[in-house]
Amino acid sequence: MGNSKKFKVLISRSDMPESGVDILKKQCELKVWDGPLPIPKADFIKSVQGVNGIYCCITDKIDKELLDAAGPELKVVATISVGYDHIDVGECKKRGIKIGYTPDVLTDATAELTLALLLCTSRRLPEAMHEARTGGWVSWAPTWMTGPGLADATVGIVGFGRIGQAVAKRVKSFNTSQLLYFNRSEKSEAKEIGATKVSFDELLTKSDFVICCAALAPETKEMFNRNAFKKMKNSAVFINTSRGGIVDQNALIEALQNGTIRAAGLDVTSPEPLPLDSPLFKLKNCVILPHIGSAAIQTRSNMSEMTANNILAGLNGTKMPAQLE
Ligand SMILES: O=C(O)[C@H](O)CO
Repeated sequence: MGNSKKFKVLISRSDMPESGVDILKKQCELKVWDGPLPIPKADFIKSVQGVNGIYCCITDKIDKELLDAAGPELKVVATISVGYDHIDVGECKKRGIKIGYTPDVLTDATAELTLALLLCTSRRLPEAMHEARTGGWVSWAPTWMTGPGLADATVGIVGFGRIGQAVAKRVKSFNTSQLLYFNRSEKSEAKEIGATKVSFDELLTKSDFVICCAALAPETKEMFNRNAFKKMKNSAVFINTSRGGIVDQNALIEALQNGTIRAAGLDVTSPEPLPLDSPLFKLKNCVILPHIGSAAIQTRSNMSEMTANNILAGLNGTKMPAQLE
């Protein structure tokens, strides 16, 4: 393709991992939003006019207004994420705009982080570290800083796609007694993993650890509500590494304050970033991470390359590595 016919691609951040940006540079004229923070809506609308592709991330809302502003030249929207709840999929489809995303390449990293958060929360690591640094560690003590272990526990995973299954495989190595999962459809991989499909209610009532790996969709929005927390054991630990919108956060705060459940570990909240005055930050039984599930160096680089290759394939009319159907 000659220079005059280069594809125009908008990249919504200045700090997207280089490996993907380098791939795009060869065939595209790049417009890069100059800042490491989300592009303000008004600037996004201005910059998107006439582009053929958008390289975006989870903080960029791709809605009707933005697609209208982009106009008919826009052919591909590719997000550097496996989640796509920030994209109006219906509006893209109506206009024949292809959507690229990044499944698989972040599964291991996200599963790793889920396990890290689970252990951190159940064994109270942030609290223990704080005590060690601030003089609370006066002596070894038989019941001090105790929390539930995974051995012999029942673990329930909500959402048994790639990430849920990867979490299950890792959790099993801790000698858990039972693995349960809840998912819309039966998963053929479950048998080999040793996980049993149960109803959402059964999972809530039986699990010592409830791990949410489900995607955010209208059916999953706030599925962890007051009712759900009430069904869980008082000793249960709740972990969420998918999307904050799956949880009714006020109900979670109440459940943690009242001892309806023991503890929660969250990599995702509503909103993000979580305001510093959120009651969640005041709770000792809540561990909060700033949405870093896929933040492993090589993973982010692989995600960037996949995003770039999705854009190029979508624009060249070849098979995209991961197109949302
Ligand atoms: O959807 C995703 O990919 C994560 O939430 C960010 O990596």
